[in-house]
Amino acid sequence: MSAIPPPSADQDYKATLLPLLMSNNVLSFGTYVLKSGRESPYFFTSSLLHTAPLLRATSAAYASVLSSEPFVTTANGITTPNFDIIFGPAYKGIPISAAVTNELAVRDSLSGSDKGVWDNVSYSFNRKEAKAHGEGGNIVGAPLKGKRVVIVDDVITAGTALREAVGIIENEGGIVAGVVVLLDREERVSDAEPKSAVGVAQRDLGGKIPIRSVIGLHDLIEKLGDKIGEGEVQRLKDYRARYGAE
Ligand SMILES: O=P(O)(O)OC[C@H]1O[C@H](OP(=O)(O)OP(=O)(O)O)[C@H](O)[C@@H]1O
Ligand SMILES: O=C(O)c1cc(=O)[nH]c(=O)[nH]1
Repeated sequence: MSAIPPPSADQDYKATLLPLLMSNNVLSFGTYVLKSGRESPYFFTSSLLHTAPLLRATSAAYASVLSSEPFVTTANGITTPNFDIIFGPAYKGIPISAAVTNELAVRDSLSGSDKGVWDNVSYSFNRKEAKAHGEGGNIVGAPLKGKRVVIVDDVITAGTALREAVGIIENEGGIVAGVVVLLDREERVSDAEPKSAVGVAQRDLGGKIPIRSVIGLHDLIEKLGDKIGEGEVQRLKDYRARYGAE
């Protein structure tokens, strides 16, 4: 475990986040089998983001994206979120949704510009198995009906988790208003679909919904040469040549 710096400023969150993720093995290099069945030379293990400093550092990155246009509109010095709910797909999206909802409000109050702009933003997530007793259902947190919902997740590969999340939100009567992931693996969806999952989602959601990632596979290839060595970078390039999106 390495020392963890405090959440970084907006401008450099990407530069500080990559080494932090690597030194805590959240981002690791080896041979891993993905949900899609592909064999990958790297893996992002967001379940290791279980300490407060790591959670804050990553939440700060999501919050930087979510507090910028087009996720907000700023007019006459007043910022207004263009969404009502931060939705984290089960399981690994769950802590992200709660941490980011908190982070947005906390950093606003720390910066002295607390105008309560985030007070009406809630989090919500799904259960993987519907609950048949008590309050029932499969949504925990804010009800989605009629609300503008931003999806937050750790990783996007083939987009299966994103498609499921969109289905859940629409089924509950919510309106998908955007997507933010920490890592876009920038892979083709399938042999038959050369677009990336983000590209397909952009197309399927009508092209007007903001979909953003903090880090992409290209960042690993461009920025990690001196940390992981040329051999590992070459494995990433080979993987991209085989599975990369068009
Ligand atoms: O774009 P995709 O091909 O769907 O792959 C990425 C998704 O897969 C993983 O979650 P998983 O579905 O394994 O569920 P979990 O959060 O319960 O671990 C990961 O956390 C992403 O949500
Ligand atoms: O595609 C996946 O299954 C996947 C990739 C990755 O880097 N991390 C993860 O949790 N899942």
